[in-house]
Amino acid sequence: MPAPLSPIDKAKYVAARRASEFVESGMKIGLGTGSTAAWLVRCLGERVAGGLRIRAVPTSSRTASLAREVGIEVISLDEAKWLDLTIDGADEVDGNLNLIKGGGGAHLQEKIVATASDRMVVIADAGKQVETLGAFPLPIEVVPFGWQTTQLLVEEALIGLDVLGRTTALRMSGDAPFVTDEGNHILDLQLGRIGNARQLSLVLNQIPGVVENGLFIDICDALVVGHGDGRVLVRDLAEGGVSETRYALEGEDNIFTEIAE
Ligand SMILES: O=C(CO)[C@H](O)[C@H](O)COP(=O)(O)O
Repeated sequence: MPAPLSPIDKAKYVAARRASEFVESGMKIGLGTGSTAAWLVRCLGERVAGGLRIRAVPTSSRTASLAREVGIEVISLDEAKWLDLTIDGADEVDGNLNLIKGGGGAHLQEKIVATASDRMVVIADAGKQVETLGAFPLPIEVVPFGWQTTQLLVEEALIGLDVLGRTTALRMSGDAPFVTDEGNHILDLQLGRIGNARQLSLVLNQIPGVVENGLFIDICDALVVGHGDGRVLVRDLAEGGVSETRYALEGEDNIFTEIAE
């Protein structure tokens, strides 16, 4: 029998399960990276086994492996060119559906894939919702060549901007610098609070050596928030309003079934 899911995993699972219902046969979709996105990939794998026909562009090597494992056809973005829908997790999401992403180090591919989609849907547990972005350290992907100079340039560029802090740390994986799928490093920027996310994103991306930052401004179209009790709230910017779905735990095996909409 599988181990019981923690409340946070239940929240991630139900958000992913609800968002998987947006996927229709014939679609080309983008698959995000992270633990919430992994639930989505598993949910879609179940639907593929039941006959759903989709082609998917993963946003990381991790997601690509999982997608293949569960039977989803994987294609490159160059092959797909444009996608119907991308579903991905987030580290923070504010009231305008602007995001901080990159906790998993995949925000470069995630941003390219989300931007090449008709719609981006974010799936998250309720703890990811914030009033103002910035408590989560902002990931900045930088090329390895001269990364310490890039780090100084980043810290200098923040002087005068509406942020609380400006210290950066090189992300590590054990004793070595973390390396992204594109062969780059990540600087995690401790800001505390971001006053003007659009301005900050533009400033950061102009610095030589910076490849991409984890701010997603005006990219997300809808937010699916899961709760540990099985409730899921969907907020769609195009439709306006919030709709609620509830999933109930069935028996001891932690399989959720939908009970109300
Ligand atoms: O941006 C990401 C990876 O680069 C993830 O979507 C983000 O870190 C959320 O991860 P999780 O679903 O595990 O909480």
